[in-house]
Amino acid sequence: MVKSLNQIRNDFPILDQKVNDEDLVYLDNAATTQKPRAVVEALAHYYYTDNANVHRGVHTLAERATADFEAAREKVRAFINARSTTEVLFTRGTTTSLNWIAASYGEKVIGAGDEIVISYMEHHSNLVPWQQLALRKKATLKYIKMTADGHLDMTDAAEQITDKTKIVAIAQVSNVLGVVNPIKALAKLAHEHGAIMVADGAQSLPNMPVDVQELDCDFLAFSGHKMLGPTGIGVLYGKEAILNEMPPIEFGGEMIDFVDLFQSSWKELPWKFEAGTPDISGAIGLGAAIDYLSAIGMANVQAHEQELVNYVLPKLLAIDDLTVYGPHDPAQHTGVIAFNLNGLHPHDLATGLDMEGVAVRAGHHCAQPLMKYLKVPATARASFYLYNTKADADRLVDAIVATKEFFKHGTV
Ligand SMILES: Cc1ncc(COP(=O)(O)O)c(CN[C@@H]2CONC2=O)c1O
Repeated sequence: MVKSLNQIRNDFPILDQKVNDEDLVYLDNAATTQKPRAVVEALAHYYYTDNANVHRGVHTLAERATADFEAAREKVRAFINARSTTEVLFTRGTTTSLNWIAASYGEKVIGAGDEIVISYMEHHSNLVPWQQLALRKKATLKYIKMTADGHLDMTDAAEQITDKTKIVAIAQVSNVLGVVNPIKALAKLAHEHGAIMVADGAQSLPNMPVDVQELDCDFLAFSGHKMLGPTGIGVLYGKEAILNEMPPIEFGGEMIDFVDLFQSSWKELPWKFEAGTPDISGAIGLGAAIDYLSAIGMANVQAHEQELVNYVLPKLLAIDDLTVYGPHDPAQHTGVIAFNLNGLHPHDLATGLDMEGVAVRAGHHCAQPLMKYLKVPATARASFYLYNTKADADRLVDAIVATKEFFKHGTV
């Protein structure tokens, strides 16, 4: 039995508060999502009942903590349909996951003249690691263009990806344009040229079903905090055959098999890449978040967000002087919507919305090259999630109109 929207909202007590004397409308989910009681309770239960270090202890609490930690890894495996838990590495989040690929696979494989292909819409975490790797290795960094309505230009992709390409790294969903990129087609194109496909799943995992075997991506990176989980925990999925050929990135406890004075051997996957005491509670919290999302069903989460986008996008487009970035067809837009009110800095717009109790993001969204590509310094951005309602969407539209009037006439 899928929960009703009211039942879901009751699971997020943080939403039941006033901001500037107005009921809070939280629409900054692309920055981070709120946490249901079940996730907070899982964290509390671990610390109140099972807290111990994992893997090496033989006492009961250590065994329980290890079982909880590895059960969370199995939940992640099932959630993304990875073949084995050996393909699921816990990291600090998407940024760390992508840096690990560059630091290990990239350092080993990339040489002078090789190509790394990304896109203009990438988040800095899926741009700067590749940029710095290319600089270090005297490799070539190439950018796939977008079409006029903000989609990835697949004709340009076919031109940019060549037999010199070794890595293709693309966001599955843009955290600004709200478009879904064709990772499966990009992976096919990459593999045809002997390259690997890295999918940045930070904005897709929270909002839609993701099946790594169906996508056939070689790596997938995502963050727990964007999908009801705690901050500080994320995942790097990698095909086992590729991970087995990759050197560890960090060295120390947990990841070793034998340590001699002048050489050491490594643990098998996934622990080879997990040096030191892991974020045990974070992993358990992520497992609880996956339980919560799976009980609702990711297809239902996606459908709910699409219903909100179908409702709000036409209303936003109807506001004079409001520019919406990305596709104007609601069917082509996910729940993250960037916009600007002509003549008003996005920070002033977001401050005005906050005065109305509506929380959105304003800035470059860690996508400065995309802002340049769009010829704007920054944007405001609303991002919906499973606990948002059409009433929230109406509050956003009304707050934009009120803010527009305020800055035009000085009164609301
Ligand atoms: C597409 C995308 N890639 C990578 C990241 C980096 O994730 P971590 O910060 O968890 O490592 C984010 C984070 N989204 C940012 C966070 O704040 N606002 C955003 O849009 C993202 O949206």
